[in-house]
Formats: sequence, structure tokens, C-alpha cells
Amino acid sequence: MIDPAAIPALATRPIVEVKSVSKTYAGGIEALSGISLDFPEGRLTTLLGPSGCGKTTLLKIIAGLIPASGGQVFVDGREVKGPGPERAFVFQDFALMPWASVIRNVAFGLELRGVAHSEREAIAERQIARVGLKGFERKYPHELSGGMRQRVGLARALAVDAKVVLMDEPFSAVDEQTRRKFQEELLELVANEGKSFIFVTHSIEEAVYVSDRIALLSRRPSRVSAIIEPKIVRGGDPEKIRRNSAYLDVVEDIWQQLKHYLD
Ligand SMILES: Nc1ncnc2c1ncn2[C@@H]1O[C@H](COP(=O)(O)OP(=O)(O)OP(=O)(O)O)[C@@H](O)[C@H]1O
Repeated sequence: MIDPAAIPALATRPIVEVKSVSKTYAGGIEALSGISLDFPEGRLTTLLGPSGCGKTTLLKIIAGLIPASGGQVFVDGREVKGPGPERAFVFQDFALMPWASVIRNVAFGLELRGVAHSEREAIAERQIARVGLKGFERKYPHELSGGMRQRVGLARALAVDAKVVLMDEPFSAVDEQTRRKFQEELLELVANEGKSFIFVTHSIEEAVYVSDRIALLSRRPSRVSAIIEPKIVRGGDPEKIRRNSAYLDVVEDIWQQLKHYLD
């Protein structure tokens, strides 16, 4: 357990508060055991931890997709009882509807909310253009590359204009070049949108590169073992940042903390 007084203060209020959340799956697997964590508004917070420690479980509980066995989650001060319009989820496997066109996929969250056809198509078109897929509106997921499908998943999450965007290893299925491009685009979103992002990745380098705050999780049943704020100075050449000794020191520090869980 970490000392709460040791958590550095990001100068924004928490938008998501996880309070003593536990999760035991049917069959008795205890994924989370009394985990407490705040996520600052307008920032990107990453959950990083050993495989199977419960990162996806925590993300899904925050999303309201699965119930916690104990504890509470508050989003913008309101207790989570299920999915809600202020939260959007970007899935690792994109979770697109294969039988629906790009525009229908992107507009799907709005369709569920009963937004009129013309309005939701107009919003979806804007988001599709924004993620660089203009001209692909009438294509189907099987006609797109993995990177393009992930852009559709991102456009769908952005179309509903949620305050909190939950991203479960969103870049794990794309090649390294695309991944780095996505990381830059994600940083732009965080800087320009005022949304709060909760991000799960397996990559220490990625976590350090994109995060304002990293919550290191222990082995299952998961608890927070450290909170790290990389404080990367942005705006310069990404290649230089990745060679910067301050950046590399944070990566190494996290590696030293996580490697014990690999044994
Ligand atoms: N629906 C389920 N029923 C039973 N056990 C589950 C279920 N979903 C996840 N688990 C188990 O709960 C634990 C935590 O799973 P979870 O997917 O949250 O971990 P994770 O940290 O996201 O893993 P990874 O890093 O490998 O993606 C694992 O042991 C997993 O096998």
C-alpha cells in the first residue's frame, strides 16, 4: 500500500474517484481487493501493472459495464450504477459492428441515445474527418487496416462527446509506426479537448510518454503500489524526448518496480 500523503498533487480536481473497489468473479477469482484511486480531470492517467492484475476489470467497472463486488465509483460526483453518457470506452479489439458501415459504427453511440439520423450523421462525419478517415464513411470494417479500424473506434468514442474516455490497450494491435503516430494524436486530444482519459497499456515506454499520471498496480488482487507523474516536457521532437535522460530514468524506475512481479 502507498501512503496517500506521498501522492503528488496534480492541480485539478478528481473527475473519477474509485473508493475501496473489490471484484471477485464467479468461480472465486479475486481481481481487485479494496482499490482506491483518483483520476484528475483533464489529464491522462494510465493503469500499468502485471498481466492479469485487473486493469481491464477496473476500467470496465468505471465504465459501468460490470458491477463491482464492493466499494464505489464516482464520476463527476455521481455514483456509477451502469454505463452513462459521460463515459466512452475504446476497446482493444476495436469492437466494431462488422455489418455496419464506418459512419454507422461511429454514430452508434448517438443512435443508442436517440439522436436524429441527420444530426448523428453530421457529428459522425466530423469525427471521421478528424481521425483522418474522410472518404471512408461508407466502407465496412473488413475493408480497413487495423490502424484504420482503431481510428473508427476512437471516432466512435469521441462522437458521444463524453467527459471521460476509457481506453483499454487501444494501440496494442497496430504496428510500431502507427502506434507512435497514435500516441502523438492522443497527446493532442488530451491537450485540446479538456476530456479526462484513463488508459491501459502493457508498455512502460508508452505509459511514460503519454501520461500525466501513472498508477502502478500490484499483482492480483490488485492494489495501487505507486503513483508516478512523469512530467515530460512536451512540444519538442518526439525522438529527442524518447532519448531524454529524465524520460529514460522514469522508464527504468518503473521497470525496477514492476520486474518483481514477473518472477
Ligand atoms: N469474466 C471473467 N470471469 C472470471 N475471471 C475473469 C473474468 N475476466 C477476467 N478474469 C480474471 O480476472 C483477472 C484480472 O483480469 P483483467 O483482464 O482485469 O486483467 P488485466 O490486468 O487487464 O490483464 P492483461 O494485462 O493480461 O490484459 C485475471 O486473472 C482474469 O483471468
